[in-house]
Amino acid sequence: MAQVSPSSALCKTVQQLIENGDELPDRYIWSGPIDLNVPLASDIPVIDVAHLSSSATELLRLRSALTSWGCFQAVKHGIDASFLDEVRRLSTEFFHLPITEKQKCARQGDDYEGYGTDLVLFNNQSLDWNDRLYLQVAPDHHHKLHYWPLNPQSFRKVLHDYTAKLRQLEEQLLKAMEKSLSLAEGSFLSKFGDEQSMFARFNYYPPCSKPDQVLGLKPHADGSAMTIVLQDRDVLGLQILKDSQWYWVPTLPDALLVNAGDHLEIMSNGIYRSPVHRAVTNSERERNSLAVFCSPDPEKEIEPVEELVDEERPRMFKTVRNYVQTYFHYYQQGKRPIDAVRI
Ligand SMILES: O=C(O)CCC(=O)C(=O)O
Ligand SMILES: [Fe+2]
Repeated sequence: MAQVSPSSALCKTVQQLIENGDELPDRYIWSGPIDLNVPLASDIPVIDVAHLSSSATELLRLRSALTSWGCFQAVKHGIDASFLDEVRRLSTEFFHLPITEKQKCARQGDDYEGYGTDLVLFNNQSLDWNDRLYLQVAPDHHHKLHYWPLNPQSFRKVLHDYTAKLRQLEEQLLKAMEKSLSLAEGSFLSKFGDEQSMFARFNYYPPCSKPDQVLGLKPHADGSAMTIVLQDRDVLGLQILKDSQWYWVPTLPDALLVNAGDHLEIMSNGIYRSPVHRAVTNSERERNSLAVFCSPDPEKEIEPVEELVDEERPRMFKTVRNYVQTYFHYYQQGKRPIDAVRI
């Protein structure tokens, strides 16, 4: 596919297409089938985070979740349900502001951060039915505050507090993941470095007249180490692929969905899987989600932990560095970056 510079092809947001009453542009039509009539993944494990440090059973359940689905629903994660609702409310409020207001945070030049629509990197790439606000939230000195909304007024403060809470949760979960594989403490965490990054992606999926032909987000696995997703309270939209079958991911209003990302698959030498997932659209209802991608310092070298490599399970991945940077190029072509680093 011929590559284009992201800045040369900024298009109308999906919301603008709808407001203008435009015909659905062909570029949004997905080439493959989109099955909306798939089973509910009702057995994705619900993990009690508060018990992970003391309960061997809960650790086993975590291990089983990450080897089978590559994700779990985290409950008792230490974040109040009312605070989660506040984060959802501010996110919806932002996307409902007039376009002139949202454009104050618009992506500039060939930056990936800011408010905008799907990135156009290739001429024939199909587009996602998704407007988003993408912000680096950690480390603090990487904040590009000109992209951070001042409206709604409490947006910045709430995002800051939410990030701090997720950071604690991430650490707790990484420790539990190490333990669940009988690894020494720090086997994963020490690889992240002081400059470990977190990016927040506020996803807004307006209703779409052709949900059987248009995707909210193309199939992908996340390039992070783990992604913590605050799903819409009640609108289903996320599907996950397991053994070549798509499933709906249930919504549990007070839970956070934790997805393993490619870095975790690499560090665990393929024991934990970074699941392929996609977002579909809904003809009646809009949907919001907030995905926070937690990744190691991009300058750190990441590779399979030695203890997980042996004759029976030879090393499966090369050493990677700056992995997230190449991510979008693969994503927009419908390819998986992890396939490029497989041995
Ligand atoms: O909308 C969702 O629930 C998932 C979003 C997602 O997969 C992503 O932003 O990478
Ligand atoms: Fe994702």
